Amino acid sequence: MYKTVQVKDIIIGEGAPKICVPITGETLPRLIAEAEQVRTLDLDLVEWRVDFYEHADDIEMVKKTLGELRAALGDMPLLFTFRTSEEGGQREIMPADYVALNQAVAATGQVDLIDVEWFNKEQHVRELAEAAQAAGVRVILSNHDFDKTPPAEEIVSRLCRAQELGGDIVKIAVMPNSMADVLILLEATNRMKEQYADRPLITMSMTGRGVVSRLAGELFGSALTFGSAGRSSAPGQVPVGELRGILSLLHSELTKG
Ligand SMILES: O=C1C[C@@](O)(C(=O)O)C[C@@H](O)[C@@H]1O
Repeated sequence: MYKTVQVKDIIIGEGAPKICVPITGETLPRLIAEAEQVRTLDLDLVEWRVDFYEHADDIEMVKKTLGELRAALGDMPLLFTFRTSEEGGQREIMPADYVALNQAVAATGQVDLIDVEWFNKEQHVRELAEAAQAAGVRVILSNHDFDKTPPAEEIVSRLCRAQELGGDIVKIAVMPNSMADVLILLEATNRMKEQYADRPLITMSMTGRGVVSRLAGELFGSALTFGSAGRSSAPGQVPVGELRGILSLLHSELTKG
């Protein structure tokens, strides 16, 4: 049984893909300015990419800034992500600190979702996911390959593993080195959605080459797409102002049959 994920009044896994916009400020004033800007845009969720933040290694500072960010964002659904440099992010972190940071943030009740990297780090993932879920926070289990696109079987098997590990949503981002790689990602997404997915999945092929994967998620099975407002957090993100129109067009054509 496929189970959608409701975050506030957004239902992920139903209808057109939801739009998530990352904010990437290094300082509190930058973050607040970005929060105020994104509030004016047509989007569904905001992602705080805390690895860009200057005090990301200080849990107390992160919690304080999160409080201010939450106030600036109002009711908008918020995803908290520390992206490690191993998976394309801005900084390194010790596994124990990663778990402690995510656990502390989930316990504040001020985020709606957290992103947890699981690949090669399975040991603490279940524990972290369960603690977050017990605090009412949804968990995206994610994996990123910034060098290549693994074969479709491998992509599907990683997404299945992330389901087994207990994510509410499972995600993979891969790098295409050819258009054939983009097709591999789309094929894997479609196969996952049709045969194995019991919860929403998010997939993307990065850079301009992979852009179709950020637009056509509803056709192939990806439930959410990251759009940019200002600085993008990964290559290939489409400006958010243009995204909704494209997603809506594809949705209406698809539902016409
Ligand atoms: O994992 C993802 C997806 C992403 O890497 C992208 O390719 O859009 C952007 C990140 O901010 C986010 O955490």
